[in-house]
Amino acid sequence: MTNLDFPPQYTRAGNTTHTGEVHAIPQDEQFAYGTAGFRFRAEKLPFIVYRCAYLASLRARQLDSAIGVMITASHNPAQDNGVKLVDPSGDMLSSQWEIYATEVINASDVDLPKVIRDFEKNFQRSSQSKIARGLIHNAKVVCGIDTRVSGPHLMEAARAGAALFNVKFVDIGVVSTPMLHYSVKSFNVPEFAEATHQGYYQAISDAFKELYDRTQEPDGSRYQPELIVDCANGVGAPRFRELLELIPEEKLRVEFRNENGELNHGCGADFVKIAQKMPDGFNSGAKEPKCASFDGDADRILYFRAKNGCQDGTAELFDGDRIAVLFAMYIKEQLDIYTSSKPRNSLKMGIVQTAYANGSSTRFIREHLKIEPIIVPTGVKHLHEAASEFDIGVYFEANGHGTIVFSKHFDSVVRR
Ligand SMILES: CC(=O)N[C@H]1[C@@H](OP(=O)(O)O)O[C@H](CO)[C@@H](O)[C@@H]1O
Repeated sequence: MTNLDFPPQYTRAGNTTHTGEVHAIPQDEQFAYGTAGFRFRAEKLPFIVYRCAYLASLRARQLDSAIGVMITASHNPAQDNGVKLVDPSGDMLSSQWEIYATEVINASDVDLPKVIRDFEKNFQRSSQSKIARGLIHNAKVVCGIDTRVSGPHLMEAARAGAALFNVKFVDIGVVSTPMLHYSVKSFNVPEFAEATHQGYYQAISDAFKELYDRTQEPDGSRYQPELIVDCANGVGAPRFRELLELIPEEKLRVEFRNENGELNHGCGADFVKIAQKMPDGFNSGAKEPKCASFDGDADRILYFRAKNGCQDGTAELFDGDRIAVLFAMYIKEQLDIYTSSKPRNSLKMGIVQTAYANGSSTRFIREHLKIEPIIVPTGVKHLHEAASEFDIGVYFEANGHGTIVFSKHFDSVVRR
């Protein structure tokens, strides 16, 4: 086995920050891979990112696939950072590997070589593993960062971690968390989308234009293309600007706010949700068009506007609960039309929420849509997992994380 040579700046003892200071991490400081990976003050992260990238390289070799490493602390203040791993399908890391991640991070500098040798040996032995069968052609670690100053330094820590076993490293630069998830899947399933920023913009803008065309109403649409976006001073601004180049102005006209100030400070989806206030840079009194807010890594969105008659900056929210209900109503209507024409092709729709969901939304779903919502603990992975049990799984947290997932069965039945 390769001689394990750990760069001192990525050990617990020599952990070196983006400002060049040594910030040693004592052995009794233990960490756990949480719902959003590891997330702390940025000073703690160089050795954590290095070890996570090593683990990503092992997972990549085990499955002969691209594995993602996203370096972000999302809605947290600018001084924090974090790291999370993404599986080949573009979904969150499997829970068994979260345990491996915790074990690797918590090892002492002295024990780390043995911990890594044991992992390597176990995966060499497993006949399920592509490492064991010598089939490693597509293994790579795909890494993205958000806009934090500590990001580029942590990207280098990830590059070094992937290099421990000479696994290819792909730096995709400053991206939103959804872009990293999308890229990982695109590397593994080339027919899904081209694995470049442009490939992502193309896929999303094509979908938007198709939706726009399909939802035009004969008597004229009520849709208004004007939107003001609060970018939380994060990654949403530069990446959304690029995406917009592919969407004609008559379909979407965006005015950007909070592009270059302090990350997540007085703005962003978490601020708007918690304070129920208009973010910095928005006029509380004026009648503005639709407003939306991203968080720092643009993986959640909320809509809002100034509350009628309030001059004190109170915002009226169109949050994740309302977004879920709106999607669910539309899809249920389509599904009912479809089922009445093809009664034998039954498709099951589910709606997943957390305990933080507004009770009225839960009641509406139960009483008007006649669907019993599934309630799971906070954390995107819990919602995603539960929603994936259905042919159409609508999931949203009240704070704006969420999406809709479709099963393979849905694809095959509807395409047919
Ligand atoms: C990927 C993930 O699980 N993110 C978590 C995490 O959000 P971030 O936007 O990633 O900071 O914390 C939220 C609670 O504050 C929780 O609602 C959410 O599910």
